Formats: sequence, structure tokens, C-alpha cells
Amino acid sequence: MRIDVLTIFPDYLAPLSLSLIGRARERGLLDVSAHDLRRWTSDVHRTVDDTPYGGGPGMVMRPEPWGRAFDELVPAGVAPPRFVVPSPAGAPLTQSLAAELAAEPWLLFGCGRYEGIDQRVLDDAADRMPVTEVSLGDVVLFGGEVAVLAVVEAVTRLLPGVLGNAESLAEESHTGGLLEAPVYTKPPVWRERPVPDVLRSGDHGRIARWRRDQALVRTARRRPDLLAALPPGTLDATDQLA
Ligand SMILES: NC(=S)c1ccno1
Repeated sequence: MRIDVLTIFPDYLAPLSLSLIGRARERGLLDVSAHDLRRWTSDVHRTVDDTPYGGGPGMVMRPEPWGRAFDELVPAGVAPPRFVVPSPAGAPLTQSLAAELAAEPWLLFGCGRYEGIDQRVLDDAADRMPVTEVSLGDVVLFGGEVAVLAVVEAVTRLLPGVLGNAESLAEESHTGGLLEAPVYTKPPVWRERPVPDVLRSGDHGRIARWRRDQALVRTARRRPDLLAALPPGTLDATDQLA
């Protein structure tokens, strides 16, 4: 997968050189580049923003640098990337959206700052590539960079070879629509708190049942909306929600 990020703060993307993503880049599984949007400015001050038409607080990102960046990074005749823009107005980032993005060969991220990006940038982008505005949640950040780190992590961990133990993907939250069961490791007792006996029983059938029950109860208590969204037939007669 190729990932390009347009930002006025490329150093914010430095964590993409660390840990499993960094190793995936070294192994050629990922090609990640952060581009300073100011590279495509045309004035001595390298201006990327201006006051909003219609008045209001703050500044808006001007369209010209974005357009020049698209022209260079996504030339005509090249299979275009999917343009992903983190925004409070975007679609919620979910595991299923992460899986959808993980199927793309090339993602181009656009990091807004200030009060946002001139809408004509999104409109111009939509004329040349698929555009997805995505939100980490109903919260406002300083800009899109931190959200890009989260989206890139959610997406790239799903790519073959990036996560050392692919089995981890099968048992985690939101895989199958449920929250994951609580996890435990050594010591067997810690500050007078024992590990549930069933997890040390060696009975894999009982352990699987316990984990399923814990996932159902947790999901029912914390995210009843996820239960309501389960495909018909996901729960069976053996499933207890309390
Ligand atoms: N909620 C998101 S993703 C965001 C981006 C910029 N500000 O908030």
C-alpha cells in the first residue's frame, strides 16, 4: 500500500516511522510519504490560509496549494488514490471502514487546519478521485494529523504481514460486531485479585464459552447499539446477555 499525507506539519507524522508500521515500511509492505503543503505555495510567505468569506472566526485553508499538490501527486492517466480527509463532519471511523480502506492500493490523506479546508478542494478532488471524510468521533482536534495517525494504524494493521500474529485480528473488539472479552496474564494472583479460574483450566471449550459470554455482557452494558446492529442470526440460543 502507498500512503501519502498532505499536511503543513509533516513532523506530526514522524510516529509512522516507529514500531510495526516502521517495520512494515522497512519490509516494503508500506510506502509512506508526508508532504509539506507549503511546497505548493507561490508567495514568499508560503501562505496556506486566509479569512473566511461570509465572516466568522479563524482562518480557512486556501484551495490553490491543494490543487497544485493534486496536479503533481495525482496526474491524469494515473489510477488515482482514495482521498481521505479527517473531519468532525466526516463519517465515523469504524472497523468496517478501516477494512474498506485497507483494500485500497493507494490512500492520499489531507490534513485540515484552522477552521478547515476551502470546500472547493474537496469538490475538485471528487472530480479526480474518490473522497472520504472520516471522523474519529464527535470531537474537534487542532487538525487532521493526529486522526491520520489513528486511521493509518487502524488500516495498516489489517494488511497481510504487518501484524506479526494475524490471529490477533480474529479475537479483538468489533471483529464480529462485539467488544472483546477482558484479558489476563501472569501472575495468577495480583494484589489479591485472581485470574478467573476458567482461563487457567485448560478446557478450551469452557474458555471459548466464557470469552463469548464476557464479550456479550460487555457489549450489552457498554455498547447496546452494537448489539442492535448485529446481523440476524449472530446470536444463538446459548448466548446470554446478562
Ligand atoms: N474529529 C476529527 S477526525 C477532527 C479532525 C479535525 N478536527 O477534528
